[in-house]
Amino acid sequence: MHPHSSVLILGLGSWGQTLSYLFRQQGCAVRLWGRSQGALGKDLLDNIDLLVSALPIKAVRDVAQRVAALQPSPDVILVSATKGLEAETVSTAADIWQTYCPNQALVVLSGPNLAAEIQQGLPAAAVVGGQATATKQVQDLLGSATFRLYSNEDRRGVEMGGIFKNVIAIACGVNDGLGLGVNARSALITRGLVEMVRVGCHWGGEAATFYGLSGLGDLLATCTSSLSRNYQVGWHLGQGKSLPQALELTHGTAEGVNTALVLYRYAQHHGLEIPITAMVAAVLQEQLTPQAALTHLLERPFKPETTPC
Ligand SMILES: NC(=O)C1=CN([C@@H]2O[C@H](COP(=O)(O)OP(=O)(O)OC[C@H]3O[C@@H](n4cnc5c(N)ncnc54)[C@H](O)[C@@H]3O)[C@@H](O)[C@H]2O)C=CC1
Ligand SMILES: O=C(CO)COP(=O)(O)O
Repeated sequence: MHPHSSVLILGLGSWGQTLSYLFRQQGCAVRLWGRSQGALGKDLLDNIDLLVSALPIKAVRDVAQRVAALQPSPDVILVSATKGLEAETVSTAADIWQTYCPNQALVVLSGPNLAAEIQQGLPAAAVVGGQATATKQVQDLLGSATFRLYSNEDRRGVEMGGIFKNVIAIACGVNDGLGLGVNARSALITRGLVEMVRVGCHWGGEAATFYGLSGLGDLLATCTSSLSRNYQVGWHLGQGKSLPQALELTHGTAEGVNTALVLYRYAQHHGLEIPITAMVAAVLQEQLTPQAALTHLLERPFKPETTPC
């Protein structure tokens, strides 16, 4: 379909490899870079159309600096697929890329995209957040009948949905590890969405975006599937494991562990109420047991069912 388009993917984890599979299916020439390959060479950036970052958040700043030093052509569109927050600076991946590569068009790719399902060829949908010309180019290049891509000009909202849902996925994993049932899990997802909208709007996202694929869509996927690493961490905690044990038993990056703590501090600083996230942070820091955290949530004073924005 696009036999002459070239894509460089940064990050050789499960998402980088899955995106590589999707781009190759579309006929793109794909180059891959992972840290095991050493320095990022200038030749990797020659004549590429897209630069796709599928790195965990902890790696983004270092790699973005290295990319910036190689001065990519301003025609190259940057696609950020990371779903995390940098702890020290409370920056998103797009914030970091924007700082180091201000001349590139920058879009965010997010949605309910469990890598293992996509690698089996199962259908999925996602959203590309950013300025219209760039999102259209990514849709044209990566979108297909099995990977349906929507566009959304609210890049901030698209990115925040994917970041926030990881925390609620941990909460739902804890719920299921404790054996508390589908009703309780559904309440966590629904009230977790309220927290996402509250914080996401404060962060500059639009409320409507959080009811789309990158918000509600990804909540539904990761809060109900044991394929989600964030859900798995929560599940092990609910089963009585310590955080180091839960992380050991979970293969791959669970961004929500760090994100929960960062979001909790952010919300406290700005006077935002996010009780589920606060309880996830308390469990992760071993300030409360999973059971005590769930009890604490249920014992909060009754209130009207308000939804923000
Ligand atoms: N796996 C999935 O289903 C999806 C993951 N994502 C997001 O994509 C990002 C990456 O996730 P995964 O690929 O699943 O993680 P992963 O745990 O499978 O792989 C992470 C990769 O990053 C590399 N890495 C770690 N530190 C690095 C550094 N300092 N410099 C360069 N590379 C480094 C590791 O070697 C590994 O190859 C995360 O933000 C995740 O939330 C987004 C959508 C779907
Ligand atoms: O973001 C994902 C699916 O959309 C992957 O979720 P986990 O990182 O929890 O595995």
